[in-house]
Order: sequence, then structure tokens, then C-alpha cells
Amino acid sequence: MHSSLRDLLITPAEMAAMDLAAARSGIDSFLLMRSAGLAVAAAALRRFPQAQRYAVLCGPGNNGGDGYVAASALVESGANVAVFAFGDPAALSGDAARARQLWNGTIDPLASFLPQPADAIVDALFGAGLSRDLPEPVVETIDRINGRDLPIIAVDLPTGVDGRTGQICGAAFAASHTVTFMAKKPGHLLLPGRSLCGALDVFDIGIPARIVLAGGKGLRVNTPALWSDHAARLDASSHKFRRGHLVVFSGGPQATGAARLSAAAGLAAGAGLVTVASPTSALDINAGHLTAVMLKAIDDPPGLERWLEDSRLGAFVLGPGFGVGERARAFALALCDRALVLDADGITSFQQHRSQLFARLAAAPGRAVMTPHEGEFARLFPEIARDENRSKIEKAQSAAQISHATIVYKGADTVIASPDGKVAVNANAPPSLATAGSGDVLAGIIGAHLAQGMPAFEAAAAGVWRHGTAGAKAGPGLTAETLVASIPPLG
Ligand SMILES: NC(=O)C1=CN([C@@H]2O[C@H](COP(=O)(O)OP(=O)(O)OC[C@H]3O[C@@H](n4cnc5c(N)ncnc54)[C@H](O)[C@@H]3O)[C@@H](O)[C@H]2O)[C@@H](O)CC1
Ligand SMILES: Nc1ncnc2c1ncn2[C@@H]1O[C@H](COP(=O)(O)OP(=O)(O)O)[C@@H](O)[C@H]1O
Ligand SMILES: [K+]
Repeated sequence: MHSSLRDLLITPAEMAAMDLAAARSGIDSFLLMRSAGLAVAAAALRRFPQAQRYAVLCGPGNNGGDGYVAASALVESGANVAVFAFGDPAALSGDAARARQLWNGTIDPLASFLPQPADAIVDALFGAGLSRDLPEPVVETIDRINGRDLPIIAVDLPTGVDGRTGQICGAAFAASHTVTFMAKKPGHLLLPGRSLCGALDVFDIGIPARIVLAGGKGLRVNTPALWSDHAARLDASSHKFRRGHLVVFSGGPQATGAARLSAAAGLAAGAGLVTVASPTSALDINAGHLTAVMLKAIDDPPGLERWLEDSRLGAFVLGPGFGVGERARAFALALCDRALVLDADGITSFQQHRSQLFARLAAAPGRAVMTPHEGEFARLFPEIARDENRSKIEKAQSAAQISHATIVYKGADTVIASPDGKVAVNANAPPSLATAGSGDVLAGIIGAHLAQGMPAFEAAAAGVWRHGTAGAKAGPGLTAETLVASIPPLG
């Protein structure tokens, strides 16, 4: 595959437009279908050579067309193949009709398909064209096959997974393997779609990279290629002030651990100096637990304003363990024109005051990153969260636009979106990250990147990626502390 396509995500609508653009440039669309079907047949033979029968389930559109090409190729290679169709095969049109003519065997109705124990199933029922809930007979077939431990190779997408959103349209195959074409689709990465794809192969069927790149809207998988150019590098002239000064705000005496976790993560992630800004009431507790991290008493907004006159304070993390309320709002509003990670309680504090926050971020644009998990996202963006038509990517994009901040919409499929339209989906986070304090560590890593001068989107995307890599390195029994110790070098 062309290297520039490796991290690209394209929606089904963009893919369809690229198909048209390819046809307009003189590329024979049937040859694309043929390449797609051959890739599926090759994957079926390679992955499941022991199958006694390949049962190819073909739908009413071009996904079915790919299935007929695959079935013919499997027979040519000497395999035992049976084809079952949903809908009337005689009603196929265009390339799919031509593909069906390649198939010389019988075509049985889908309803007659009885899975046999040594079957491998090729799912070519619906792909990128799925636009509504699956018809009942297809749902019944899926229910009959899922859970029987049969290998399923999905063509483009497991039938039932919406390629734009990753949501399930009534039911969906749980595939062992998915073969898709030219580039990944959002539904391969967003949950629950991602968990239904099995191993994913992206196959180049011959649409020129320039057409694919021109047709994509800039959706990306989060990899270092997105941000490594912005990463601060150490050299002989480095000194701690050049590596950035990060401030993390602590909660009161009963809630200091979260801020210390963020601070430790910020230091490990490369900030030259880290200070915990603590209320006087919690100074002694924080002092008893800090070594390399410094400590400063900050009790109220006037005290903060005075301290902010020091321009060497590079970035701020506000929210972990801070407490919800008026004080959090006053601190956050004072920091909107600086480099700020607003997390946890910092986000929740604006549930009833969000227009105040968004107006301030619009009027005093600094480098703001907000890191809501699903619950916090719904508190700050209730209308967007409720909209079932939008994908998680589209929700993060809308939230970034209305808040004027870079949004890190967390979860196993974290989406990072900036107000100016940049967006990336993260895919390297292990489930062991679902542990207390893991979000505090993420906030600290992003804070360190901001302190080093990275732009907000790149700081956030790099933070999410390093957090995922640290999770993988720390292993299944990770705690927030071992996560901090596992943060990998940047770049
Ligand atoms: N560049 C490309 O885009 C290529 C696409 N190819 C294949 O073409 C597929 C897309 O083909 P199509 O656009 O024909 O779409 P599908 O084959 O996914 O769906 C067929 C048609 O079914 C109808 N439909 C949608 N949802 C339905 C529902 N719930 N119940 C009943 N009918 C429904 C729609 O009219 C849709 O066009 C891709 O997934 C891929 O497998 C390949 O042939 C190679 C080239
Ligand atoms: N199942 C999962 N797979 C991968 N990453 C996860 C999973 N669950 C949570 N995470 C990540 O772990 C972190 C948890 O953050 P958060 O919900 O704020 O927890 P806490 O408040 O306990 O620190 C986020 O970065 C999130 O993306
Ligand atoms: K499919």
C-alpha cells in the first residue's frame, strides 16, 4: 500500500466518491471489483486452508459482487464452494451482475444456508452501502452463525457494521478477519465495530493514491506521523526551563493523589520542571509525597493571577481531584488564554456554565485541551452526546467547534479533534488502561507536551498515543503508578 494511505481513514461516502473519480479518470470499475474479490479469496485460502467448504454469502450490491468474484476464484483454486444469496441474483446490476456471471455454480437462497462444522464463511452481504437496519432474514442468518465458532471473513466490513460510525444496524457478524480496500473506514476503529472486525487487512485494489488522498477529508489514525515533527528533541543546549514548566493544581487535603499522578506523569513525559499548586491546607500532605516535583501555595483567584505574571509557567493541568465548583471555574477562566488541560472536575464544574467557558475560550484563544470521558462529555455537550446519528468522530468534531478547544473524547476508541477540523482516532490503547488514575496520567502527559510548546492538537494526539504505548508496556496488571514508569520516549 502507498505509505501516505496507511494512516488515512475514509468514510463510505468518500469511498463512493473516489470510485466515481476513479471511473472518470478511465479506470475500469469492474477491475477494481475483481481485485477486491481476488484479495478476499486469497485471504480465505491463506487464513483458513483447512476449511472443507467456503460458504460465500452474497448480498444485493457491490459487496455481493466482490463475493461472486471470490467464489469463482476459490473454485478455480480447487476449493469446495457454495454460494447463498440474499435477494434475487437476477436483479443485480452493473459490476455486481457481471461478477455473478463469472460464477458457474448454483446459487441458493440465504434462508437455506445451514452452516456445517468445517465451513469457512465469506460474508459479502452488505458493506459500505449499508444505510439502515438489516432486513429480518439477514438478522436471522447472523444470529444463526455468530457464536458457532466458525471462521468468518468479512468483505470490506462485517455485515451490519456501519462504516461511518462503527454502530450496529440491527445485528452484525463477529468476523475473525476483515479484508477492506484502499484505506480503513471509521467503522473499523470505532466501537463496537472495531471489536467485530477481527484481524484487519487493507488491500490496494488499484485506485491511484492521488485520488484517494484528494477524496479523504483528513480523518487519520493516531500515529507518530501526525505529530512527530512537533515533538521537542533533547540536545546539548537543552536546559530545564527550555523543556517547559508544567503546573498541576491539587485538590484539598483529602484529594491530593490525582494531581501528584498528573505531575509525576508530566515530569516523566519530559517537562523540565513541574510544580504542584496546592491550597495551603494540603501543602504538608503534598510536601510529604513530592521529591523532584516542586510545590507552591495557591489558594484563590487573586493569588493565581499574581503567580501567572511569571511567564515561564508554560502549561497547566486543572481538574484531577480538584473539586467541582466556583473555585474551579474561576481558576479555569483565568487560564483560558494560556496552555491548559481541563480534565475531570475542571470539566464537570462547567456543566451549568458551559457558555461562559466557551465564550472565554473563543475570546482568549490559548492552547486549550479538554479530556472528557463519556460521562463528562455528556455533561458539557448534552445535545451532541444525545445525537444518535453522529459518530464519535463527528461528536468530537462538533464539540471542538462549539467549545473552541481541542477535545480528547476518551475511551478505548479515543478521538482527538481540534476546532480547526483536525481529527484522529486512537487505536493503541489496551483495556488495562481502564484503572483509577489512568486519566490523570494522560492529562499530565498532554500538559508536558503543551509546556514544551507543542500545538494543542499535536500535544493531545501525542499524549493519547504515548499513554496507550505506556499501557501496553506496563502490561495487564498496570496501575496508574506503573503506567507513569512506562511512559515511552517521545518521537
Ligand atoms: N472503491 C470501492 O468503493 C469499491 C467497492 N467495492 C465493494 O462495494 C461495496 C459497496 O457496494 P454498494 O454501494 O453496492 O453497497 P452494498 O453492497 O454494501 O449494499 C447494497 C445495497 O443495498 C441497499 N441497502 C443498504 N442498506 C440496506 C438494508 N439495511 N437492507 C436492505 N438493503 C439495503 C443499498 O441500496 C445498497 O446500495 C463495498 O463494501 C465493497 O465491498 C468493491 O467492489 C471494490 C471497489
Ligand atoms: N477499555 C479501554 N481500553 C483502552 N483504553 C481505555 C479503556 N477504558 C478507559 N481507557 C482509557 O483510560 C483512561 C481513563 O481515564 P478516566 O476515565 O478519566 O479515568 P480516571 O478518572 O480513573 O483517571 C482514558 O485515557 C481512556 O481512554
Ligand atoms: K460484508
